[in-house]
Amino acid sequence: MSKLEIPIIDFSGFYSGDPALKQKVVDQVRASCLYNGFFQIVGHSVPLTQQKAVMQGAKKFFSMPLEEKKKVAKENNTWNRGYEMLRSQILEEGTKPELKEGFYIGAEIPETHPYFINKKLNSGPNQWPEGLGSDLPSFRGDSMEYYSSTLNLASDLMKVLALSLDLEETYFSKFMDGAVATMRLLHYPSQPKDGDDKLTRGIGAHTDFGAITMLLQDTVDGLQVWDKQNETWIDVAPTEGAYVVNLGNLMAKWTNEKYKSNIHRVINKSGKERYSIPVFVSGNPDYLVECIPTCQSAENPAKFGAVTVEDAVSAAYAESYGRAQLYKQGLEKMASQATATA
Ligand SMILES: O=C(O)CCC(=O)C(=O)O
Ligand SMILES: [Fe+2]
Repeated sequence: MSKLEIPIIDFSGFYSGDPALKQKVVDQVRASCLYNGFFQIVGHSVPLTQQKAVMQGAKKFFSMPLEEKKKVAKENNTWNRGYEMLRSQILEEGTKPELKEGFYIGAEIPETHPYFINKKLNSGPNQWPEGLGSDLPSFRGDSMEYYSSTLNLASDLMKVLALSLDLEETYFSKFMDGAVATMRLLHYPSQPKDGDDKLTRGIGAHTDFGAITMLLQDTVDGLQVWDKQNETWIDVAPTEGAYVVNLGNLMAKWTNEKYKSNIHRVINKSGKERYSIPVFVSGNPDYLVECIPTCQSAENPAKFGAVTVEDAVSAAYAESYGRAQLYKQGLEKMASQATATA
């Protein structure tokens, strides 16, 4: 058997104006979505210079002292912006809190915006780390420029997905209008190479919650994608400039599970620091997701009821953070019992 890989698709065919090249992109994307919901793209619209700038900003951010990072803690707000400490999340049941720290950024939504007033999913102002000093303006500018470039790319990806499902190219446009998305700068310290700790994860095995995720990897590997057919993990070696694109749970339900939202995880045994930047596209929070017409039939009726983006995504968030909280509470309880009996 040849080595299993996540295919690299040349997305430039979509922009080429040549119908045959465009169709080739659509066909390759369809095949990947049917197989395991993961593919990579090169030849897309986001400039390498922007990717490099945002990655450099991420490294600067994480190299700040912990007390500076804590000043912009995610706990300062309820709309998912800011710094998340190591060991805050458990995505895989039965594993330890994850060996990663993150910084969440989204669209700059002022407190006067209807999304903020109506407490819509992950919507509010960003927090910016003053600790970066004179590097702050470029960190902020580069992050926001990159964020909007990736959202433009997301709209193009949704067009390709629509075509791949035999829908009008614009089928997902309303979903993308006013879409909520979150960009997450991630830093994974290196884990001991041959550590006997089988339960430590950079990020535990999980599926993503939203519609699509576009992930930029730095040069260090560690991402693994579950291959159900062969019951093995596929390593996704970083390719300069490429995005790893995957479908989330929302898209799987929307397509009546014709398309896959697949399990993936990160274990950083490289001996090096790993950085990555996923952008999660949830969509317009008020959009009602109902089984796509081309994904259902009399023999294959819709398996899921209609749900708003807001309801679908916020439930999934609450569950994953709740797990880490319970784990920590469990440890605290054990510790207090130990002191009580000492
Ligand atoms: O860092 C990575 O390579 C993957 C991150 C990821 O899967 C996530 O944040 O959901
Ligand atoms: Fe993920």
